[in-house]
Amino acid sequence: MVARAMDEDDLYDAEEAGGDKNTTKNHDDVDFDNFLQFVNDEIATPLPVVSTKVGGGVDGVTEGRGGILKKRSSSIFSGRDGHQLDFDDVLLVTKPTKKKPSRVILSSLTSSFAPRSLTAVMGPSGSGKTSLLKILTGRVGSNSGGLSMSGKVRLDGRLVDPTDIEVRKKVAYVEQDVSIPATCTPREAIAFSARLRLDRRMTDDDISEIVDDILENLGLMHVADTLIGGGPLMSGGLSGGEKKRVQCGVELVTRPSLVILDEPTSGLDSYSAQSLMDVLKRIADAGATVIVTIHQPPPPVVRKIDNLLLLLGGRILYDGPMGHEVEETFKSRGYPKPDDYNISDWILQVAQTNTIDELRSSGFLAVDDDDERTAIVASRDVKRMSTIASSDGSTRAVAEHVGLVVQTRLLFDRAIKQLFRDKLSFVIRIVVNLAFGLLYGCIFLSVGRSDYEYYPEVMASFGAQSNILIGTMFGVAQSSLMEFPKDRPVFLREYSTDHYSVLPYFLSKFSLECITALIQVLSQMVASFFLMGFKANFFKFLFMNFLLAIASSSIGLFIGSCIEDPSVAAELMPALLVPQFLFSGVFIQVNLIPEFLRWAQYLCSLTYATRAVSLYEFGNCDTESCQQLLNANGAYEFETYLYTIILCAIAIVFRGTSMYILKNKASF
Ligand SMILES: Nc1ncnc2c1ncn2[C@@H]1O[C@H](COP(=O)(O)OP(=O)(O)OP(=O)(O)O)[C@@H](O)[C@H]1O
Repeated sequence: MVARAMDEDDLYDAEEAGGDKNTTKNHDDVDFDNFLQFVNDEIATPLPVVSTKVGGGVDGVTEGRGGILKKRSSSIFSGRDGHQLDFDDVLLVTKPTKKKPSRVILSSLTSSFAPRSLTAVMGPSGSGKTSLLKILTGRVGSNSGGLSMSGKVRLDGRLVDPTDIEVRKKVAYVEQDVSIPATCTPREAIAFSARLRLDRRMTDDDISEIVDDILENLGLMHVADTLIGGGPLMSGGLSGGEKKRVQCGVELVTRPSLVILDEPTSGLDSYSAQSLMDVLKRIADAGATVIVTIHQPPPPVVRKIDNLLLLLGGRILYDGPMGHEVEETFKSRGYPKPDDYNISDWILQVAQTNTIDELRSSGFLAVDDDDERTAIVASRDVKRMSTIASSDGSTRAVAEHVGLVVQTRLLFDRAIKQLFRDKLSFVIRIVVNLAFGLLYGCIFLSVGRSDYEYYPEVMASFGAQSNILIGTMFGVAQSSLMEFPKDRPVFLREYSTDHYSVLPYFLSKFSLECITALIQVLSQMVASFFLMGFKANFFKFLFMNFLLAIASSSIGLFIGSCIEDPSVAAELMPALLVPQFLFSGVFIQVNLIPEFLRWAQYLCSLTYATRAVSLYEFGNCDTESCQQLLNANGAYEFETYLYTIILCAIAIVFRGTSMYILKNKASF
C-alpha cells in the first residue's frame, strides 16, 4: 500500500501513540486514537511480566500479578506485532471450457497491507474483493474448482503458500456468510473458539475474562446468553448484525495480528457499523494488520479507514491512503468530488459510470492492462502457488493447543447441547418411530407366533422384519442427511480456522449419532417387536437394526458431504436407498433376480441386515418354508458374525470417505 507522506503532526501523533511512523492516520481520529493507544499501551502491554513466556506461561496468561493486570492483558486491544502482507502479480482466471473462454477475475494485482493500519478493500459488486481475500487467506488454491490462479504472497517478507495450514493459522478470516451454530449463545460460541484455539494452560477464568472482554467491546453483552438462532428456550434469536459481530468475536478471540474481514458491516445499522469499525481500528492501532471489504461506508466509518484498495473488474483503480488523498487523486484525473457527495459514494460512482477505456485514458489503469491477453497467458502458464512457496520455512504456532481428546469432548458437549436445544425435531422423530412401530405391530400382529409351517406365514413374518429394517434405514439416513447441511458450513469454517482436526469432529458426531440412532431404533422396536411376537432374540435383532441405522446414517453423511445443496441431496437419497429393497430380497427373492443384476445385492446394507435378522428368526426353524426362504435369499452365504462385520465396514467406508471429502473441501 502506498503510504501517504506524513506531516509533522502525524509523526508527532504516531510517536505519541507509540506507533510505527509508517502508519497513516486520519486527523479526525487522532485524539481519540491517541487516547485509546495510550490506554492500550498503558494497560494492555505494561510490563514484560504480563507475557509469561518466562516461567512457562504464554501470552495472555498472567502470573503473580493482580487481577486487574490479568484482565487487562487479555484485552482484544492488547499490543501485538502485525504482519506485513504483500501480494505480487496475483492473477485469477476461470478455466476455459469448450463453450466458454477463460475469464479474468483478478488481473495481476500487486499491493501490500502494512501492520498497524486498517485497509478497506472497496469496489462495485463483482469487482473481485471476496476473490482477493479468499486467495490471501488460502481459501482459493492454485487449482480450485473451475479457477486457476498464480502469483506470490509474502508474509513479513517471506514467500508463503496461503493454503498452508500453518500460514492460515496466522490469519483471522471472517467470511461474508455467518456460520455459527444456531443453538449456541454468543458467549458459548466465543468460549468454544477460545478453549480450542488459545493455549491449553489457560484456566476457565482466563477464558471467561477474554470472552467477556470481547462481548463487551463488540456490544454483545445484552445478548450474551441468548440462543443465536432463537429457539424454544429463549425466543427471538440474534439479528443479522449481531450474528456477524459474534462471528467477528470468534475470530478476534485469538488476538490475531492479521485480521481479514469480508463485509463485516453489511447488514449493520450505521451506528453498529461505526462501532464495529471502531473496534477494528483499535485492533489495528494495537499493532495488527486489519483488512476489510466494505460497500459505500458513511463518512464516520470512512474516517476509521487508513488505506484504500479500490478494485474495478479485477483491477486496481486506486491504492493508497484514504482521506483527502483519494479525493485529490480523483480530482487530478478529471473527477472532482461534488460537494453533496461523500467520498465513498463518489469513487464508486466514477468506477461504475465510466468505461475501462475512459478510466485508462484518465490515467487510472495501466495502459497495457488487457483482459484478453491476460486470460490467454494465465490459462497457459498458471504456476502452482504451493510450488512457488515450497522453499519457504513455514511459520510456527506459539501456543500449545488442546489435544484430540479434549477437542472431541468439547465438540461432543456442544453437539449434545444442540440436540437438547433443538429437541422438538428429535422428539418428533421418536414419536414418529413409536407411531410407526405401533402401526407395524398392529398390522403384523402375532405373525411371529405361528409355527412357520406354511410359506405365507413365513413371508408375513419376513415382511414384518423387513418393514422394521426399512423404517430404520429411511428414518435414520434421512435425518442424518437433513441435519448435516446445517453443520457443514460450521465445520468448514471451524476446521479451516484451526479449531480442531477432522477426527475429533467425526468421533463426536459419530458418538452422538450412535445415541440418537439407538433411541430411534429402540422406540420403533419396543413398539412393534412384542406385538409381532418374533422368536428371535430382541437384543440381537436390536443390535442388527442399530448397525443398519449407523450404516444408513453414514450413507446420509456421505451424500451430505458430497453435495452442498440439501434439496439436491434429498433428491438423491431415494436413488441410493430404493434399489436396496429391490436387491435385498424384500420384494423379490434374490434367486429370482436376473443373474446379470444379482451382484448388486452385495452393495446394499439392507441385504446384510435382512439376512442376519432372517437367520435369527428362522435359523432354528427346520420347516421347509423357513429353509426355502433362507435359501432363496442367500441367508446361508455367510455366517451371521460376518454380516455384522460387513455392516460395520460399510459404515466405516462411507464415514471415512465423507471425512476425506470434507477435509479436502475445507482446505480451500
Ligand atoms: N468459482 C468461481 N467461478 C467462476 N466465477 C467466479 C467464481 N468465484 C467468483 N467468480 C466471479 O468473480 C467475480 C468477482 O467475484 P467476487 O465475489 O470476488 O466479487 P465481490 O467484489 O466480492 O462482489 P460482492 O461485493 O458482490 O460480494 C464475479 O464476477 C464472480 O462471478
